Amino acid sequence: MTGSAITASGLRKAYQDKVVLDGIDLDVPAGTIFALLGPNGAGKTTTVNVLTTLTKADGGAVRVAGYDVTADAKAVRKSIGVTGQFAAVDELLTGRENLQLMVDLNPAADPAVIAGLLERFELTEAADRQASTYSGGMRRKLDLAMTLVGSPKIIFLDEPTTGLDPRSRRTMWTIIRDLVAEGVTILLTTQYLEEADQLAHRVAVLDGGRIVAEGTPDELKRRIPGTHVRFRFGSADELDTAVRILAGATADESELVVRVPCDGRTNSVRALLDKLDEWELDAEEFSVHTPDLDDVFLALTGHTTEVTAK
Ligand SMILES: Nc1ncnc2c1ncn2[C@@H]1O[C@H](COP(=O)(O)OP(=O)(O)OP(=O)(O)O)[C@@H](O)[C@H]1O
Repeated sequence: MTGSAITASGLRKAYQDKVVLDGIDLDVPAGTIFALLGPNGAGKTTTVNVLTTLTKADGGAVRVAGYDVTADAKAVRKSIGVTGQFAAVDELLTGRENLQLMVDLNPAADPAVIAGLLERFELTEAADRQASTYSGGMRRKLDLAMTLVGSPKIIFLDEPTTGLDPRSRRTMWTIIRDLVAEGVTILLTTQYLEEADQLAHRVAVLDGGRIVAEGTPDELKRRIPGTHVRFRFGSADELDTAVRILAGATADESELVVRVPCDGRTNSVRALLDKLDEWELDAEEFSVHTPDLDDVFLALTGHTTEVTAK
């Protein structure tokens, strides 16, 4: 497939008088990873539900794999795989039986895929154990393996690594990257800025049902202030002096922190430290800060990813 795998324009959805999607536009090129990034309640799951035909939008148009989600819902469903926040895994069945169930439900699927999927997801040893004995990471992997039974070309992953330990998260990232290398298109949702940064070709930042920014992770990072150093002082007097003597410095008075633009090179940092020495200022804390997507979120929405209530 070339061109767009998923397009949406003007998506709107409200529950009673609560607007959940407020005009969402998306364009996901085939063979890429697209991340919808946002805090709890931003509208990520609702967007995925609309794109995957589970929920009907109140307005707007969506095409997935070239089909209209309303007029051609069946064709869309045949072209996609969906792994949601609540795994489709049947806990009472073994891993192998869960995969067999997906093969049985999918007339086009080849039963021979099961062994390969178990191996790929490092589940061969656990294949004949009940899924209820699996760890969270194993369950997620089994869930994604079940999605792959039908070899979908477009896969939706709703928060694929929420709650996973760092090692399982990295395994999941590798699997996702491998799928895309094979030509699959992936739309994933995440609350993890690092995940979008690591995986996605393009990121849409969702907040309160609107896309507040869209671009490559690097483009988003360029939209915010660059590398700087931070000094934390022990008193307001020291803070005031530091702001006066350090060029371009800005202060956060409640935290007693000064931020100074600086490229992070040793010579530049040394010059700043020398200046503090000259004025007999002794910072309690010092760090060089390179912008990450957390800063992007704060700059674009005025709040961090933590504070939006559901
Ligand atoms: N069926 C529903 N009825 C009423 N309100 C709903 C319904 N589904 C979602 N909402 C509301 O819509 C908003 C967006 O929810 P959504 O699940 O899309 O957010 P999200 O970004 O996926 O968050 P999370 O990561 O918690 O799933 C929330 O305020 C939620 O309470």
